[in-house]
Amino acid sequence: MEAPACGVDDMTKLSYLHEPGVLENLRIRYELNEIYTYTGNILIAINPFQKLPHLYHGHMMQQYKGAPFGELSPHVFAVADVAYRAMINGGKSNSILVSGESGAGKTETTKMLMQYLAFLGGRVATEGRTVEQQVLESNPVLEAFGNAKTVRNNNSSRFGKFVEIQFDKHGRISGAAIRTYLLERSRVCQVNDPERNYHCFYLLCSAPQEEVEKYKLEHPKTFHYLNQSKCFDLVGVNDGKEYLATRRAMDIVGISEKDQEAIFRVVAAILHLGNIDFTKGKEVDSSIPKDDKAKFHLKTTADLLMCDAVALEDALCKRVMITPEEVIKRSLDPQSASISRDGLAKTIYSRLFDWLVDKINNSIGQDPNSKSLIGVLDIYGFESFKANSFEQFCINFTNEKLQQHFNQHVFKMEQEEYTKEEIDWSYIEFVDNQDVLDLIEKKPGGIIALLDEACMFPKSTHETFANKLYQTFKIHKRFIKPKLSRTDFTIAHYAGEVLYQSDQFLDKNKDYVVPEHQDLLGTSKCPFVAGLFPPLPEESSKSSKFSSIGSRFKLQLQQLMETLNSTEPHYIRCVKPNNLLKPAVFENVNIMQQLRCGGVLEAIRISMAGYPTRRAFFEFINRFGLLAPEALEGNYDEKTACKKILQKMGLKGCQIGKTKVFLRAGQMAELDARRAEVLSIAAKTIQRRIRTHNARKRFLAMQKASMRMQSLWRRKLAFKLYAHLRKEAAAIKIQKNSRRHQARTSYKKLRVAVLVLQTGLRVMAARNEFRYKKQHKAATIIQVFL
Ligand SMILES: Nc1ncnc2c1ncn2[C@@H]1O[C@H](COP(=O)(O)OP(=O)(O)OP(=O)(O)O)[C@@H](O)[C@H]1O
Repeated sequence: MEAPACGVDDMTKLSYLHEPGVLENLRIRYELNEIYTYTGNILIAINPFQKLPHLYHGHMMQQYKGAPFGELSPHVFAVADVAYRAMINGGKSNSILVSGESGAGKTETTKMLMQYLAFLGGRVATEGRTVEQQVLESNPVLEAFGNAKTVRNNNSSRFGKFVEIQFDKHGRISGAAIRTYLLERSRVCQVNDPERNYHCFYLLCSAPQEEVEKYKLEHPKTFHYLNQSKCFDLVGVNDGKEYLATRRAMDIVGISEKDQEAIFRVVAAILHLGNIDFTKGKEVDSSIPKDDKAKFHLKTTADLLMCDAVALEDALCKRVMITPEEVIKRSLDPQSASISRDGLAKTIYSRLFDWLVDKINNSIGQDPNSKSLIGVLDIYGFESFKANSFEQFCINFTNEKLQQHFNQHVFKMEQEEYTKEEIDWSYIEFVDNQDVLDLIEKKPGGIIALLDEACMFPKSTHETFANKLYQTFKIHKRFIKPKLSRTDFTIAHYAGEVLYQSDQFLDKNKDYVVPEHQDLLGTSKCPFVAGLFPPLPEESSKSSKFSSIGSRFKLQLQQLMETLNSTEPHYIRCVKPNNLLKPAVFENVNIMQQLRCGGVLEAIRISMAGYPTRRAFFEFINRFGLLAPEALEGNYDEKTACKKILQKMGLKGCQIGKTKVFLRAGQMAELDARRAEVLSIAAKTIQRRIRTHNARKRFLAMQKASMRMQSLWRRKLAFKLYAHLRKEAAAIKIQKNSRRHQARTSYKKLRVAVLVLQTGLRVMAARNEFRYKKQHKAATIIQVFL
């Protein structure tokens, strides 16, 4: 509801800390290619499955250098920077724990962390190789031998790794140590379609021609250890080029040319070893190489390992039995011989891998004077498949250990904050997984101890082992016996229940090199091969002959936890957004499951159990001041104002610290609801006023407009009337003048006529008179004369 459209960079800024809120925030950010988000101090990194170079440029490193945590966008560099600063300023070792499921981006994240630490603590390159260069170049070497394509990741690390980077008192990298955990040995001999075996086998098959010929190699499809799957090539990867790059990296790391030659010779030998097929021999239950092809591979393997071919055949096909009376050589049937062959291949490969790690460590060198270090842990996440075996058991055991460490730490940080703010608090309940750890590792009586016990008894089978488990943990609430199975068992891990198949537990737990193999390779003419099989110390060969992978792993984990406990941890949780390994696909359910397994939601839950929402005084007043305006008007200090607001709202259980208000789960929502109510009433008043104002404004405008229209119309009418009147007046005038003119004309005519008439008449009269007068005169004259 409150979240901004582009999400928040720290989940704790969300007013509502719940699963949908967290998921939605991650989704919004992922859409914008913002792959990093904080949850308090934990960094969540969602795999983009596409290159985002702008995130990792040199100038980004420069920007994050020394920047306060949280000031810039969330980033792995920010986490590494905090760890580095904490180490420099506090003089304490730090560790960064990167976890997540396969393909979530742990290895990439680890590489970025190491690059940034090398940037912070690197020296100006002097002659020769620098420590940081060697540390960085150890990655491609280990990847070539410890990574493989799986269905879940094209470059999956099949081992756990803890890199310890040591710093001198000036903060410069002065040494490093790499510890690896539990390499997946079974992959050497068994690959499922469409996965691949370890990269190094394919790289060697694509090496320059003279090397391929030297080791008598051919296309990977001709080797049994590679052709169980039809996948030989990786899209976008050129194995030939990778081979040369690995050789270069080996040079930088400090592996001599001679050792490199021996390493790849052993790799080739393993491939040939896998092709030695067996068939029944002449004697009962005996075996011999199947055909000429098998003999050729036997001979080549022996040549490459520099041992005797007959001795190799004997070591694969026969066992020496020592009885009190005599030493008997017993033959193995073809199936057992194949198992013996695969056992040898796995042993050689895992010893080769361990040798590489040792060599890298020796070559980089440790700094005995280093006071502080930064450890980076890149370890497999919780796994639960359809079929779960010993590997998943160990991986999930690791995750239980790390989860306990994580819980304790997150929990501790939370309590530290309360103490710093001097608020009253009581212990927060959180799910402690100690009971699962006891179930697995307790001595005696834990699953690992029972497994070791079973491995020591020659007559044990997985059935007897499973039965022992069922009896021992009948009422354990974390152990479940499935109804329909006689050998499977379920453990209720913190991240969910996992059903394990116990079939191969015994075999996989045995860390036992067959003495025949040990004798054969220990006496190889090649010092490198012989070095992989050093003679066993006298006493160990007698008394504690038995050693198990499980117990060794348990010990390794114990040491790792001790190291981690002595450091200040930082957590990065990698999340795989989809199983298609494609960019921009965000699978809600899948991600939610990972967040649960990664403890992110548990961290949120822990914080919910305490005071999950906290706000600095000014922020609190800014947001909730409107609930108690009198608290703002009264000129109180911030703390008192906050108190007054809380009092007025009647909230119980919340606390006021030195700089922050601490609210219980749900109280923020309650305050928000009240705030929304006040805001809604205010909004309604404002709306009402505005509507009135708008209506009045509209009315006035209409009134004014209509008056203007009316006046215009009236004017127009007046104009019209006036024009009419003017026309009328003009017409009358015209009529008048015309009538006058007519009258005048007719008058004039009449007058003229009258005058003419008068004149005529007068003329007549005058004439008449004149004539009378003339007559009179004439009469007179006449008369006169007369
Ligand atoms: N930050 C990133 N930017 C770009 N691509 C990445 C990033 N992180 C991971 N990827 C891609 O995801 C792939 C898988 O990542 P990565 O190998 O680191 O996973 P992982 O968690 O170490 O898996 P596994 O446990 O199987 O080793 C990488 O090969 C790379 O293509």
